Amino acid sequence: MSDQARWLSLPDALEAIRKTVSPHTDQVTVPLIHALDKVAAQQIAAPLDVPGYDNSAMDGYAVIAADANTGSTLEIIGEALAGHPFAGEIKAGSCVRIMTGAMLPAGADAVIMQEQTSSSGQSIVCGSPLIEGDNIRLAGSDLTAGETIIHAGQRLRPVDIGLLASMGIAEVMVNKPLTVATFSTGDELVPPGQPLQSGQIYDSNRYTIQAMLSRLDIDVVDLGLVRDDPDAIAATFKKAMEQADVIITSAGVSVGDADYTKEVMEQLGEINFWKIAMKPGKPFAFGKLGNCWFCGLPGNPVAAVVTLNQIVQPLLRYLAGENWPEPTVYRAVASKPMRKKPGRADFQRGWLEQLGERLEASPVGSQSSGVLSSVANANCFILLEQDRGNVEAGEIVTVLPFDRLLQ
Ligand SMILES: Nc1nc2c(c(=O)[nH]1)N[C@H]1C(S)=C(S)[C@@H](COP(=O)(O)OP(=O)(O)OC[C@H]3O[C@@H](n4cnc5c(N)ncnc54)[C@H](O)[C@@H]3O)O[C@H]1N2
Ligand code: MOO
Repeated sequence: MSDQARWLSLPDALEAIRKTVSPHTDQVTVPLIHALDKVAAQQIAAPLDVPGYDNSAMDGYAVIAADANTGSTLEIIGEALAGHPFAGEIKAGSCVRIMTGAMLPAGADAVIMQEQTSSSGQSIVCGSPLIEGDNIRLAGSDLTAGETIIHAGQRLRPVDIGLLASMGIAEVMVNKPLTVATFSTGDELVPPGQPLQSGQIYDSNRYTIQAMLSRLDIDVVDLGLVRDDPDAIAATFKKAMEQADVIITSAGVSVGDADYTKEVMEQLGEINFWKIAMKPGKPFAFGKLGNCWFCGLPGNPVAAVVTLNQIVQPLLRYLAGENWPEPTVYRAVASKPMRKKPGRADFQRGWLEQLGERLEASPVGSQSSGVLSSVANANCFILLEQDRGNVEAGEIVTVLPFDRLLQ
């Protein structure tokens, strides 16, 4: 079998991960304000109607609609402010001064906006006709008690926090965050902040990886920079497996003389699969070490970004109890030709924009997997499918807009 015939397609690799891993089930209750970005452990139903009572959508006067014809004069018999309801009842010929959010007084069935009235002392003259229900927010018109507002496995967004607050819910049961240990390998690497000697480069992958993980409510254990030394790599793996649910390494997964990461993993644990028909990212390795999942990212910086984004992200989200995430996909017109050989799915760094009626995608900069600035200058991946060949300008292409990990 040729080497290429052994490469897994990306969809097969994702399916293999989905079938192999089981979501973690440890849960914890957290105060609402700390629940952002965490995964809801339970379905939550609205405990009450929102709004809880009929109230005014405008500053004006609560009236009986049939009584408030253009030119009618209505006596002001009291006022209703938010938090200070009017205790009496509106009868024909009367109205109540009312502010936005205040409870609708008994008897009223509409609110006339202040700007559509003229007031003279204790009465108003209506300036435009009304119908029943005008400018009123009915009880339960936002949410009704019993309605599902949060699904189990949903990652909580800012507005979900607000929604829960609007229900009076102060604590949420969420899945515990995953712990991910990460380290870089490579004798050429130097941490930022130190001077470079000839032949050295800065370790950027460990920083990119941690920054991307920070978008997923993950407890990160930074195990630093490890030399191209199998013993040092093995010792770091052992340290990682004691504390992490997932180990993410950078580099050492190809076939070079100093590529030890995968080799050491094979000795200490198991490799489930290695090499994926994708570009960049081909030498990505996935395996297990004790109870810890192992993701070996290729060292080339763009390959590390793409594999973390496309393969490790769904794994982490699924493990954390989230529903298996499906990427947002657009179809756009290619603005330029793109060179591509069938055999690997190609994640070209691109720019997606709306030009009049047309959604257009253009590759940006160098497509070499060492050129990290190509990701910095892009807002999407243009995904050229595995079996696809060259793309001509004007052809339709699949576009994956950058998600929360890349924005
Ligand atoms: N004969 C072959 N050579 C290579 C193959 C192959 O199939 N046959 N695959 C190529 C592909 S594709 C990739 S991607 C790389 C992956 O290599 P490794 O994962 O073993 O990583 P290294 O060789 O150590 O490094 C590759 C490249 O990335 C730079 N690097 C590494 N770590 C970092 C870091 N933390 N921050 C920034 N840059 C980093 C490193 O200096 C190298 O330039 O292998 C190809 N070769
Ligand atoms: O993953 Mo490698 O990028 O294809 O250079």
